Amino acid sequence: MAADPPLVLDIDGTLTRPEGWGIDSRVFDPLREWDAPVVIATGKAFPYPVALCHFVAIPELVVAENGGVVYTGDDVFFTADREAAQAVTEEYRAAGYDLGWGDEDTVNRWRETEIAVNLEQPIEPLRDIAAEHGLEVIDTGYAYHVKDADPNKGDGVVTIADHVGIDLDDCVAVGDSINDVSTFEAVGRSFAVANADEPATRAADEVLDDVHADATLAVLERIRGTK
Ligand SMILES: O=C(O)COP(=O)(O)O
Ligand SMILES: [Mg+2]
Repeated sequence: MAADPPLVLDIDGTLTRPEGWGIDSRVFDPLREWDAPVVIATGKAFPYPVALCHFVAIPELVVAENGGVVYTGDDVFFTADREAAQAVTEEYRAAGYDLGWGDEDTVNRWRETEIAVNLEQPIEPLRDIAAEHGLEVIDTGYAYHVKDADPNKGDGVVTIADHVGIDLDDCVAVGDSINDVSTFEAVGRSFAVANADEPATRAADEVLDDVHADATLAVLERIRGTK
């Protein structure tokens, strides 16, 4: 009997409503009913994808913080630490800038291996300070991430695939930004949504006509039962 191929899905820009923000509720049922592992690979802090899996009611297979945190369902792996990124953002603050998330900062509060900065903040001084500390800043279109260059989503996906026993060649990935390029390189088939940035568009096997969840839902429709 034909089965569904395993999925690797990004969140922002990919499961979001066509307007750009907020998870599109139409993705909940197809993901819950998907007859193969679904890996959520995101730049968001660890609790966010875990909560998404929880509320969709699927097993927690999670790559968070752009690969800094990986959860196989049994073990959590940390592939970076927060200290270096923290030092960068402290210097950024000392220079008079702000991370842009308010005093309680729920974007970074539970973040363990990198720090995110609001897109409304100036990026140049952030990049300069990060470079002095040997870190990079990536722009996902949803936040600037101050991070170690090494951890990436793709390596996290490989870790999960090894653990769960998924053949990466069978995996289908959908994503929208530079932080999905390593995922696209790790899996058998990759799709960039129409709203994807240039690096993701270049790296994908195919660029979709639709945006955000419209595009992802179209992929699910197309690949269901094709394994
Ligand atoms: O955290 C971000 O900036 C983007 O998150 P995403 O990787 O799920 O799109
Ligand atoms: Mg994204």
